[in-house]
Amino acid sequence: MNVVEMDNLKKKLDEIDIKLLDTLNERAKLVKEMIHHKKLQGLPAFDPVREREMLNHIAKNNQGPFAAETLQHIFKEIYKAGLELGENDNRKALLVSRRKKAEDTIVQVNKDSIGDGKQRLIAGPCSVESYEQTAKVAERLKEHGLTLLRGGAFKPRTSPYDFQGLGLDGLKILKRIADEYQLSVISEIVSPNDIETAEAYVDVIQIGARNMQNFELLKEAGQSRKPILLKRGLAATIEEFMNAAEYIISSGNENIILCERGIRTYERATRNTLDITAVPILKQETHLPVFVDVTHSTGRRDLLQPAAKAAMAVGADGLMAEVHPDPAVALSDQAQQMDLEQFDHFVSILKNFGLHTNKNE
Ligand SMILES: O=C(O)C(=O)C[C@]1(C(=O)O)C=C[C@@H](O)C=C1
Repeated sequence: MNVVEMDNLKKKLDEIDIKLLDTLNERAKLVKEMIHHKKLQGLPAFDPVREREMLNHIAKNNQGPFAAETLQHIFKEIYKAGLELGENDNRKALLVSRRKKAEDTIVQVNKDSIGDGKQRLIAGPCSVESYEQTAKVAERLKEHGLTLLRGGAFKPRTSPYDFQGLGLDGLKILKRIADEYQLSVISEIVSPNDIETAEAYVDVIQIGARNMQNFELLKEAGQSRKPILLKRGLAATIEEFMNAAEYIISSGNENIILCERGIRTYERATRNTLDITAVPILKQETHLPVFVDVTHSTGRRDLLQPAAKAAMAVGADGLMAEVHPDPAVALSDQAQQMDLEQFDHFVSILKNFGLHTNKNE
């Protein structure tokens, strides 16, 4: 075969490819329509009996040179791709998705516009243990020009014998400190019954990793007037995380901050594995601000700074980190909280990296 003949053959193949392409897309449109109607009627999209009949039909009509099994394999992939088209459409249509709302959601927390492009830090002790302990941290935040204080009052602990938090008294301490130091406070709520009470004391309600799929809590948070910081579950996929946020938004509350906090993997060098690419994925797929909790994702003080830099580099809207005046005597998370000096160092390094504070406004 000479070069010209070869070129002609290539041209024919190109033409056939375009025909196949058009046919596949034409087919996909019909499948989408079919799946849409199946869903409206409450029927499952996947129909194995019908697929078996269709594959038999392909084999019966095959005149070669392809073997029937080869063609059946190709057609099975086509059916599968059609089903995935239906699934993707479903996900893209979520209220938290960019498809529904292209522009970034900005969550207003007093004077802070979370998600406005400035990278902020939420810091504070793991647990509120006393007024004095939390006030010491608040004072340091204030000195640095930081405005967002975290502190746990209701503590979901792995062991029922570990410190469970001060509960309502803890929230009262946070409120007092917020007023005295003009800070916004963030605290975790674990029961739907406490959401309304919490509104009087905190500026942002946190839903923790262990409760990411506590659907009753998510629905109640959706009815709250307060912004919600939703942490990713320890073994949750990004899709499950987005669906958890969807529970909140579909119940009426659009003020959601997503927080990646590491996922459980086989790796034991860190407490959890920081899924750093979750940040740009969530930024692309949703319109919500995304934070990274560097304390829980690493569980190691020596890794807080590199993890924070990585989070800022991939476009996180902010960070969360734990700091305690005397971590050695802390009632929770002794190994991972920074002391005040370490915190000073952490903040000054990150300020050079672009961290926003009132002092560099
Ligand atoms: O024929 C149907 O019932 C369809 O929904 C279409 C279709 C297909 O791609 O052909 C899609 C999914 C089903 O599992 C079987 C067939």
